[in-house]
Amino acid sequence: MASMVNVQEVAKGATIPIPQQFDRSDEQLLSLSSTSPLPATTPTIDMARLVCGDLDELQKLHSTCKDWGIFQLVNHGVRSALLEKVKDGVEEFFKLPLEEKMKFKMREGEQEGYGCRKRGEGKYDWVDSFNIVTNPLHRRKPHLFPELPSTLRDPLECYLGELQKLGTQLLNLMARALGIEKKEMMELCDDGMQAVRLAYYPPCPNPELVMGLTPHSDITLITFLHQVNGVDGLEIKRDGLWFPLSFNPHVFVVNVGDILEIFSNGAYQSIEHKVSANKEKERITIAFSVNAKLEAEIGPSKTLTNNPRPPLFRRVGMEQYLQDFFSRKLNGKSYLEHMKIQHSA
Ligand SMILES: COc1ccc(-c2cc(=O)c3c(O)c(OC)c(OC)c(O)c3o2)cc1
Ligand SMILES: O=C(O)CCC(=O)C(=O)O
Ligand SMILES: [Fe+2]
Repeated sequence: MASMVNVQEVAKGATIPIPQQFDRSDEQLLSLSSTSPLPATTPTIDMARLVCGDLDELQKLHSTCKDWGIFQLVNHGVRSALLEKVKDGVEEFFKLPLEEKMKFKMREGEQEGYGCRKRGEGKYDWVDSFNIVTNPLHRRKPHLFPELPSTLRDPLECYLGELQKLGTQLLNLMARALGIEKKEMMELCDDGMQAVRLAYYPPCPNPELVMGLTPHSDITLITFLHQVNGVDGLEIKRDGLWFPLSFNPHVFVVNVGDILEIFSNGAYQSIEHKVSANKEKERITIAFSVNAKLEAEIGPSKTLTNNPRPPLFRRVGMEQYLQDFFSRKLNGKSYLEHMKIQHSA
């Protein structure tokens, strides 16, 4: 990323019409999917009930991952004092002067750091993000996580630990619901890759012309999304229509990623999502990726692909999978489509 665009700075002086490099009206016009006038109500999963061994809640988790690929996680047990500290740290980070944030600038050809990337037809999303790989520890870049102000780094470290624990518990429960041995799931994700994305969406004077975030599905096993300042904006695609979602405060929104769709041999569906911009309010989020380990082979679970069920996806090493994902132009769920095996009828 040689010359850098900073949406927060652009937004300070933004008037109508908004700068041309953010104007996505052509793409919006060409899009075949319209937005539902009614918001969708996302299913709610109760972590406390799951942990107690409640089989009805496990069945609800299973059917939600099959039919929706996204849910709100309540009673997750992450202390509100910690969530407050993380919120303060993230808000403080995005308020730093630009030259301070630029110390973390995304470097040419890298996926990590602070910045704003061109998406879609060479246009920018209306968001500044800060992406960091946080596990395995030897993959932490010395100029990123360790250099964060301690008011963000310390609570964030604790928060990552809590979310990794929750993620592992959820994946083990999903394995049970799918009929996969815990050992097979653990071989895939124990000490897996972890990444965090902090996102700042400034208010936009003309929100219908821009995209907060281009449509995509996550490459992950699962992603946790946290709306740090309680402002909505996420939309999901269901049956070809976009649905805006509204979440209760203090929940984590969990979505099924492509690697879980592959591992479950298509039983669970990753969800295509995007973010719309807001005319009045800034929006701050944290996305936390729970991923397979770098040494793992990505492919359908061996348990689920014994005869007569054929594997629906190809197998590839995780490192290769990541490289291929980041080298392609982002277009909805097209990368997952590329992983599919064509079976003749
Ligand atoms: C259009 O905006 C976006 C598209 C994709 C992503 C994104 C999704 C991920 O699942 C993901 C990820 O899991 C990941 O860790 C391996 C990662 O590495 C730093 C990502 O950048 C990443 O990006 C975000 C926004
Ligand atoms: O900020 C959001 O609401 C969504 C973020 C997201 O989809 C991602 O980082 O993958
Ligand atoms: Fe996402």
